[in-house]
Amino acid sequence: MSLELKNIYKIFKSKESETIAVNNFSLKIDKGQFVTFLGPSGCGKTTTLRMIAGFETPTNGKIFLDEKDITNIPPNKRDVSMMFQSYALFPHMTIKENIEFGLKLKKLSKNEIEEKTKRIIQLIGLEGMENRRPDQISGGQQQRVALARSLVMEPKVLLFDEPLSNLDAKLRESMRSEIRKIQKALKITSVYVTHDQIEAMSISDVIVVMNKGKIMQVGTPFEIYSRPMNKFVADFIGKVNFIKGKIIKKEKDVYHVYSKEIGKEFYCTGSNELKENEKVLIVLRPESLSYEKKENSISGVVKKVTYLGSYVEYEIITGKNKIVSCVLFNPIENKIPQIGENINLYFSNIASWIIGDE
Ligand SMILES: Nc1ncnc2c1ncn2[C@@H]1O[C@H](COP(=O)(O)OP(=O)(O)OP(=O)(O)O)[C@@H](O)[C@H]1O
Repeated sequence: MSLELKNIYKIFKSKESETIAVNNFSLKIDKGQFVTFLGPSGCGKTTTLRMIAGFETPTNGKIFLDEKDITNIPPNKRDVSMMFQSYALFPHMTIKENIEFGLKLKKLSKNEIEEKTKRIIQLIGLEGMENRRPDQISGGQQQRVALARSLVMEPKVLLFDEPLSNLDAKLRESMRSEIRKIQKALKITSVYVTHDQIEAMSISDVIVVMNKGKIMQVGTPFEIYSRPMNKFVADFIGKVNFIKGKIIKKEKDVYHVYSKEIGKEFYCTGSNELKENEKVLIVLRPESLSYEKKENSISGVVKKVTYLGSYVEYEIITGKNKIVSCVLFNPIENKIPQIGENINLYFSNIASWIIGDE
């Protein structure tokens, strides 16, 4: 099922204040796609998700499921299922009873309930635990039961509200890939809310970066990380150096950018909309810099070294006291430059990306 949100606004009003939680949000999600809403706390992710589920009504705008307007349809009539942060299983029921619960409400036949529950229990790898109660299984297993409980209803759209935030790091990682595997196998259109960028990068077909109720960018994980459209997106995802510059000229796909703060010209890639003389920011990820000779070089003095085993983080002072962060992988002990040493680092034009300097 495809899902479309058209010009959605949500304004919470009270006597004292008015909060624009979601501000003109439009998005089309194709059938079977896994889309993640990512953004800082309070940016409107959960409110948008709750409007898709039907727990909140948009102040303005419309929501379509396969082109059918569902904006005013109650949650239980939407074919949409939501998995919450606190998975709240019924404590007095067995795993099997928990999973069957929704099907019983739907008044399916006994045979159908039996067959669907069995299939889901197999799919999610909970065989042998059917008769235990939630307090007799681990947190990760409880999370799987919650997923099974949603999946057994065969929803057309599955919504996730930070479902893994109560789990430890290792369990989160394995649940993440499990959710993705099952979602792909069943081709369920899914919307996932998180403020964890690694989680968003690893699980999504498409990431929607939000800030203050607005969409800042929609793109694949690669586009969001390597081709950000603005400073907010570049800054929110991963570590980044912003180098101020001005476009001198464009030659084929390469921009020549002069940076006063470094005192050099660089060759960079950027979106087509940028013009000569425009002030820009070079978005340079710390891991894009290396010892290997490429077209752009930055030389400076090492200010800080942090050895982290598989990689080393550096801070380098270059140009007019500009600090540039850099990460070098697979460090060899006697080759790690120390504080005060001069260092030359390089990056290729495609490893950088320029954006307008707002
Ligand atoms: N029922 C409500 N009444 C009033 N304001 C609300 C209500 N629900 C949410 N808000 C406000 O709307 C804004 C968006 O909240 P929302 O919960 O959607 O953000 P979020 O991105 O999901 O944040 P978090 O990551 O912290 O869960 C916030 O400013 C929040 O305080």
